[in-house]
Amino acid sequence: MSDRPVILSCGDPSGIGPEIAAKAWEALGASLPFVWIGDPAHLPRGTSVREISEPSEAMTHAGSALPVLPHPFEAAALPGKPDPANAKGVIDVIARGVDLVMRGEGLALTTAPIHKKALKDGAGFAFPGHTEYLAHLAGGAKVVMMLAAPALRVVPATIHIALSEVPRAFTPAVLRETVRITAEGLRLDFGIDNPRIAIAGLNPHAGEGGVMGREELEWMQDEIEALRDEGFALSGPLPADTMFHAAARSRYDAAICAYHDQALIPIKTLAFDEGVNVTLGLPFVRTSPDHGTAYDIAGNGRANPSSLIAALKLAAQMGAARAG
Ligand SMILES: NC(=O)c1ccc[n+]([C@@H]2O[C@H](COP(=O)([O-])OP(=O)(O)OC[C@H]3O[C@@H](n4cnc5c(N)ncnc54)[C@H](O)[C@@H]3O)[C@@H](O)[C@H]2O)c1
Ligand SMILES: N[C@H](C(=O)O)[C@H](O)COP(=O)(O)O
Repeated sequence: MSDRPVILSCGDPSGIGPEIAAKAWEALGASLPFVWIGDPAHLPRGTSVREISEPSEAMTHAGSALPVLPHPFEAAALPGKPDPANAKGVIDVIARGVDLVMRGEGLALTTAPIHKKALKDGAGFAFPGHTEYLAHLAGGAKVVMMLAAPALRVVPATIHIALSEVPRAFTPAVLRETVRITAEGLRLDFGIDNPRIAIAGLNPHAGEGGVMGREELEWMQDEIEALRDEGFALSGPLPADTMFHAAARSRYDAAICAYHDQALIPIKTLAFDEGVNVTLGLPFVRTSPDHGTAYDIAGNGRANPSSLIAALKLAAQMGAARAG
């Protein structure tokens, strides 16, 4: 076990973040010490809490209570009803978590879900999600979003943009950088020395020879060929609809897709309870559960902590591997 805890940001306190943090601590205890940053008043009543002032104290207390670095918020947390007054606190907690891992006080960062629109409306949050905000906090790092589960790893080459913008945003340079960062992440964080990467076409049937779209013919094939010449083990452009069945999945270590839903629908369908969102390309490890704030069930005790537990475990494993 490492000598440092994983840092867990509270996420949206009106979502399921606080209750799944408490459940994750009950499940993991001292076996995987983590520290929750947030307002203790937002945790479910009855949660056994130990307020600490340094992350290292979590190593001593995680067996008996949930270690908490207190971060007072402006308002109480009403389940399912985000208070705009709390938006700044949510954003600041993420930044505080990044600061702790950048300074080496935390082994890795796991983030609980945020509600992007609530943050934009409440505090003018200028980023579409954690991924882009973390890249900014890390000094403009080039990053990619990977969702990982035992059955599948996927990477959307374009992330939080409108579908109508995808054909313009999905360029040879974006594909090239996504391949590079994905391959490096698979080596560094997943221990796969010569990763096999499948690339989905943009269009139905990967364009069907140009009759259903031309991006595959006009640039994707050439770019993939050039990347193969550089040593990357790539297949594609593949028709996206037939690259996620079991036999197809056995032929690659990660699938790069052109846009968000092309990548995230298969993994959330196959592995919603165990999928983990990983940001590759940062100077620190960041994971997150694969689900959102789930306002519809917040506060009623039904939230499943398994994806958060998988995210904490993966963060600890990657953090320990990077620490050597
Ligand atoms: N890592 C993140 O910060 C993250 C990830 C995904 C979505 N989001 C955000 O969350 C908000 C809500 O998104 P959404 O409604 O599309 O997706 P969601 O994942 O919040 O909810 C989708 C459905 O799954 C259920 N669900 C989700 N997590 C669950 C859990 N742990 N246990 C049991 N049921 C669960 C919900 O009740 C809901 O019916 C959006 O603002 C979105 O941007 C954030
Ligand atoms: N696109 C992610 C998903 O749908 O699961 C989610 O919005 C999280 O993104 P960030 O980690 O960038 O917040």
